[in-house]
Parts: sequence; structure tokens; C-alpha cells
Amino acid sequence: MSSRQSPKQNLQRVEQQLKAIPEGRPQLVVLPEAFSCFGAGDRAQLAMAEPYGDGPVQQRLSELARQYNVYLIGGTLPIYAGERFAAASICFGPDGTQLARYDKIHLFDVDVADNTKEYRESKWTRPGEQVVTVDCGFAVVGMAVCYDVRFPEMFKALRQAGADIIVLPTAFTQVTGEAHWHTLVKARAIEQQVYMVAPAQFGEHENGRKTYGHSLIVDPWGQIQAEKATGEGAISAEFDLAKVQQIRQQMPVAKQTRFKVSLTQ
Ligand SMILES: NC(=O)CC(=O)C(=O)O
Repeated sequence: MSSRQSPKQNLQRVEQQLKAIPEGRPQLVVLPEAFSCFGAGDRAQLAMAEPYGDGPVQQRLSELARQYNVYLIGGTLPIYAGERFAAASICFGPDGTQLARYDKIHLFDVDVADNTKEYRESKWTRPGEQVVTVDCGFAVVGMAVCYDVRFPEMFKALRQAGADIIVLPTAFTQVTGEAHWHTLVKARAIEQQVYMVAPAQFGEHENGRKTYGHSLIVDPWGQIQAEKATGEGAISAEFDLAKVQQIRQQMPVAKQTRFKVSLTQ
């Protein structure tokens, strides 16, 4: 997506894309980070933050999950958390119920050589404290967001919690995306032997910020199954549990780790 400031407009785009998904209804649909509002400014996002479990964006996502009979993960939306908001990723089941909420743990407090220069996400966003998985029936799905991809220990924790797929709604900057995006997403898939489903924000937004795009689905062998190289739109790929199991059996890295080994000089 190339989300605008208006949640109404962005939700209309989500519905258009759900309608446009070709043959073979997917079981899981994941929207990018900040899908409902991008570029409005942090103060405006705080003002539009919804209480968890209530509010127009969550209500619409619930309706869409039911209407299209999918597990639907709303990448992130601002959820009321006092003086700051939580960048929450929320999973709805096909019956429209809210199944899980993950609040972005690692916040993007970074200097980047672009026209924004300083990103200080923690000024307005309250970080999450818990890793979250959700059982979607056909797979256990681990939830992560954007900058989390740079913290491999979190992905290990998700795998240990049973994840077969890890979703990564994203709004990578153009500059950091060009340099690191594909490598990071593939690395997390290979290390944890999981599918990575990483929908991204794309293009120039109303505040002048540029995001990298390149939504990706990567299999547990690190092969790209689908990529949106440019523009808006949906990509999809099949989830093959047998492939996950085969790779984990043939290369059982999770059992072979010697990380606890003590080093002597
Ligand atoms: N925008 C982010 O949260 C992360 C990002 O752009 C990066 O890690 O690079």
C-alpha cells in the first residue's frame, strides 16, 4: 500500500485489493505497517488512536475478515495507550473476532540520510513488551513489525513459541530498504526456518516521506515466493507445511545450537 492520511480512504483501498484477489481465496491476509494512516503526524495519530477492541478501523477490519472469510492482520494501527499510542498489529479471525494483538517492540529511533533525517518513534509510541503468536488453524503465526526484523533474538523466540509463519508489516525507509530489506527478510526466514510474510508501504507519502515497498513472501529456504517490485497491490503464495517440516528435519539448527557453550581464552 501507499497509505494516505485518511483511514477511510485507506480502508477503501484495502477492500478494493481484497476484492481483486484472483482465484483461490487466501486464508491469511496481512496489511502493511500504518496501513490505516500514514503521514498525518504523530499528534494526529494520537488523536485518532482507538481503544483496543473498539473503534471504526477495528470494526471495519472485523467486517472485512468476516466478509472475505480470512484471517486478517491489520499491519499496525494506533491504539490508545495513555500519553502515547501503541503501534498495534491486530489479527481478526474469519468470524470477525479479534484473536491477537501485538504491539511493536523495537521502535525506530534512528538517524537516516534522507529528507526526514531523524526518526524518533518512541516519542509518541509506547513500545510493546511481549512476543505474540496466534494460531490460525493451518499454521501458528508469529507477529513482528518492521524494525523488529533487525533483532534476530525476537524471531528465535517466535520460532520457539511455535511459529511456522512470521508476519512483518513494514514501512521501511527508501534508503534503509535499498540497503538491507531483502537480506534481512531472507536471513530471518533461513535462520528460523519459517515463512516470512512482509507487506510493505511504498512510494512517497503526504508528509514527503519515502518508503521502499517490495512486499515479500519468502519461504523457509530463503527463496522469494512473491514480490511486489513496484506500485500497490496484493501478492500471494502457498504455505507448504511439509516443506517447513522437511527443512527443519534435514537441517535441525534449532536443536543443534551451542549458544550456551562457554568460551575460554
Ligand atoms: N521504519 C522502520 O521501522 C524500520 C526501518 O525503516 C529500518 O529498519 O530500516
